[in-house]
Amino acid sequence: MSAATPEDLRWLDAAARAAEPFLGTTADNPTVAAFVVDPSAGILVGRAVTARGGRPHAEPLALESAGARARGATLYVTLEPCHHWGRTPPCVDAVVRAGIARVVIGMPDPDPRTRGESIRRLHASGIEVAVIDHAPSVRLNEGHTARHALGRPFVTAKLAVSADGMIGRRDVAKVAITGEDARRWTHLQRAMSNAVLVGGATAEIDDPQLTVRLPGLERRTPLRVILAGNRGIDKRSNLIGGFSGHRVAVIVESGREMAVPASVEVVRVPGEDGRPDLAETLRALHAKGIARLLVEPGATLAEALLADDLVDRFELIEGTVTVGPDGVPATGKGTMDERLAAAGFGEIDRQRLGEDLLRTFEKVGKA
Ligand SMILES: NC(=O)C1=CN([C@@H]2O[C@H](COP(=O)(O)OP(=O)(O)OC[C@H]3O[C@@H](n4cnc5c(N)ncnc54)[C@H](OP(=O)(O)O)[C@@H]3O)[C@@H](O)[C@H]2O)C=CC1
Ligand SMILES: Nc1c(N[C@@H]2O[C@H](COP(=O)(O)O)[C@@H](O)[C@H]2O)[nH]c(=O)[nH]c1=O
Ligand SMILES: [Zn+2]
Repeated sequence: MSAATPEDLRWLDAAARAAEPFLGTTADNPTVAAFVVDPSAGILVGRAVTARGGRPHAEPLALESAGARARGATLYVTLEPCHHWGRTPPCVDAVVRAGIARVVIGMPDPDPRTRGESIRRLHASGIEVAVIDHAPSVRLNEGHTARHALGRPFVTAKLAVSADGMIGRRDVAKVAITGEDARRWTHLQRAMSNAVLVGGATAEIDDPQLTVRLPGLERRTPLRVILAGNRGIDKRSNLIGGFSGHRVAVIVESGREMAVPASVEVVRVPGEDGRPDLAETLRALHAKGIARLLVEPGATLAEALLADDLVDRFELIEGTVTVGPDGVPATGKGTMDERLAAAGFGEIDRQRLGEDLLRTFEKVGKA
């Protein structure tokens, strides 16, 4: 195994940055970037990201774009090349065939069909290999990793909270808590997810569209999912009765009747007292190939997910407005900071979104 140099890290960082905007476009396949670099000249001679829909994979596309210049070059790839014959031939074969001299890998592939086999294969073929525990690659692959390690999508919950700790006003739709930059950021997160989920109460009270309304990115709207409980679903809502042309699914407890228009998919999962079980809900979404799930919960769904330890990242957007005494509190268990700390989360990042503050929380001491 060869050691990685600072130059290697720069190329791998650049590869990860190139792949990030395509998160959410590769269906059930991880979004991988492959850079082919001429090491003596220090120039990029070929590059690609996993194609829309997940195939072809990144490596054959990057090698094709490099052509003859791939011989003797270094390949930077954010995930170990695949070893199996799936819907495409093994990428590792293409790498060997192209005459690549050195491969720098962002992380091993957790898919059991590969899981280190390609690293061994590359070694055995006389190719120098460096495997880096590369944080941007690990982050890029977090949906893929969750699918294999946990049998569920990577779950990001996003909640907007007012200066006085409220998420809305009782029975009032769409209370403005955060501003335009936060709205755009949220739509970008939707675009980079495979599905976006809300609870039935939010679907009815807020009547959201859950689309990506950013110029040029409208078609990146992911699968929109309503978690229906006893309240049922409102057939006149935007999600059920609207004509956006984007897919909608409703998750319901197995035994329940649910009459919806033919355009809406009904997914039945086991549950209790009229509510689908949350772990079963995530398993069902995993079975549909969802790797990255964005949840836009109200207080009830946020609490239920935290209580069941089903959140991987919590994005808290703090607004500057004050809602007042008729507001709906974000949590019934102290402040959001206290609730997140009790669930084992710590703040890992913060950034301004216009007037608002985005605070990112992840599990402390996560492996
Ligand atoms: N500021 C923000 O970021 C956001 C604010 N909101 C606000 O939050 C309020 C609505 O949120 P809230 O009332 O908390 O409800 P939520 O929409 O967050 O979640 C509860 C809904 O999900 C259903 N559900 C189905 N299965 C489950 C389960 N296993 N566990 C928990 N819930 C389940 C519930 O069913 P049942 O019918 O059986 O109760 C209920 O309809 C509105 O005022 C809205 O404006 C909403 C989203 C974001
Ligand atoms: N996207 C991607 C990889 N994805 C790997 O391939 C698996 C899917 O295989 P298939 O069904 O044949 O497309 C997936 O689980 C993951 O292990 N591999 C790569 O070499 N490069 C890529 O760009
Ligand atoms: Zn491959």
